[in-house]
Amino acid sequence: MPDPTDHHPSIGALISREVPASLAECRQLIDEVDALLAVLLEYRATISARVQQLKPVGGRAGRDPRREAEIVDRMARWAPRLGPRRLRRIMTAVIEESLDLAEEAPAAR
Ligand SMILES: C=C(O[C@@H]1C=C(C(=O)O)C=C[C@H]1O)C(=O)O
Repeated sequence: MPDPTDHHPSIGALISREVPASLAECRQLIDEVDALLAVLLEYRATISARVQQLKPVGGRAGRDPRREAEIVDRMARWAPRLGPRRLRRIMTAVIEESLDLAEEAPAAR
């Protein structure tokens, strides 16, 4: 799989910066990263809501553990320090909250 930052050079530039030495700078960088995470999580939830409408059985009833495991394994290649165990916990929360949202607010058709 190609390096995801190949297609998103500004993200590559962001993460190749040295981790700052000061508390204020670290927090500023965390705020910048968190804003990106928020935008991406929101977008991911929107796509997931669409998928629930496209699958024969959507929502929690159509949960697909094999697909979720593949997602975690693939992500672990790009987040080796977090590793599969932590990523599984993170992504389970992301996926469950997205499915929850999709039930509350289905994707616009
Ligand atoms: C989005 C899907 O539905 C569910 C949600 C997933 C996700 O948010 O990545 C993955 C698998 C399914 O449990 C899917 O089947 O692709």
